[in-house]
Amino acid sequence: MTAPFQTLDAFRSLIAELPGPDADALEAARARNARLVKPVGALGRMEDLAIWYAGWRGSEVPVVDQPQIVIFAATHGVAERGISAHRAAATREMVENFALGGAAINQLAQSVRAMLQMVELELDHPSQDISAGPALSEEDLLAALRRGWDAVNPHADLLVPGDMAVGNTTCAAAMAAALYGGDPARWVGKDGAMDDAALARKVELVETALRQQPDATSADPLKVLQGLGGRDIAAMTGAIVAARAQGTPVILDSYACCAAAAVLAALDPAAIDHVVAGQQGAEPGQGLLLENLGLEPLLSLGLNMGEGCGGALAIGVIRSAVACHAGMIEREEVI
Ligand SMILES: O=C(O)c1ccc[n+]([C@@H]2O[C@H](COP(=O)([O-])O)[C@@H](O)[C@H]2O)c1
Ligand SMILES: Cc1cc2nc[nH]c2cc1C
Repeated sequence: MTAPFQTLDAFRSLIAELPGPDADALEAARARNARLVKPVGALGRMEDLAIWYAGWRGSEVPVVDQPQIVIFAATHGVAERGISAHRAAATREMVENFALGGAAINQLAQSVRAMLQMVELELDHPSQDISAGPALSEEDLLAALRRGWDAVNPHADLLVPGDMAVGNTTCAAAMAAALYGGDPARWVGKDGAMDDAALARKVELVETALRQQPDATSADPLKVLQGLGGRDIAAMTGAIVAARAQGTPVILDSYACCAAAAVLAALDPAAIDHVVAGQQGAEPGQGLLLENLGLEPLLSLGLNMGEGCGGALAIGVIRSAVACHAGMIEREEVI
């Protein structure tokens, strides 16, 4: 679907007018759930998920048939600043792996029967180091939002926005600090293998970025995205909104993906009503971000990953919830 906005103001207006869930489908799904052969509430959050999914799909008894995972690959200026356990070149290497089918996400996509696409976002043009100035120009932000929107398959009935972009947990931490405040160090994590010196550099870089960019404050969430984010995070933001516009529920995955959702929630809390948190990963800031967004993760498997992996796993949970809702018989059918 081609992005229906040519300016950031048009993108803002679109967010103010997003469609809600189908009230009739929601009501019918709730009623059906109450009739199924089980004690009411016995399937816990699985019941809520099935009803939520039914509302967004506009059907009392929906199916999860064509889930889509999109990996947005981008390069970040901060990746050269010693704030990651990974070399900046790992982004390109992983892009090749995705294409060869050898990465974790390839296996997970296959095992949950999801479409998998990869979108390379100007890998030769890293976003600016956020401690030096805005990550993206307005033009680049708009272009990345549009790329994200265009990546969403019109037939997808569930979307996982994934990311491959060394350095993006630093950007996600800076965005979270700008949106929610508090000591920047609270938002910064070690991404597994980082040593203490790298962690200290990462905290300092986030502090410098927030000082250097007074414009990138929570007063304007799109300025937070432009100043402290990057192409992958902007593309995920566009994809989440595109999914909403076509009635496709979204599963959040990584810290960066949650930061994209946080930008939308700051613009309008209802803008992420079609979203669930697929997982809590190992980055403590991501858990904090989910708490601030009021989202309870479906899974907590200690992933330190990105790529859409946690979201992919959560497809199985939602598909199972929806399958119970559709396949179970109603009490009066019991003989
Ligand atoms: O979001 C997370 O929980 C997460 C934790 C560890 C690593 N990642 C992935 O690793 C990359 C970012 O890590 P870093 O340390 O370079 O900021 C990026 O490609 C993410 O998809 C993501
Ligand atoms: C270094 C590295 C970083 C990653 N980030 C997400 N997947 C990844 C895979 C590798 C190998």
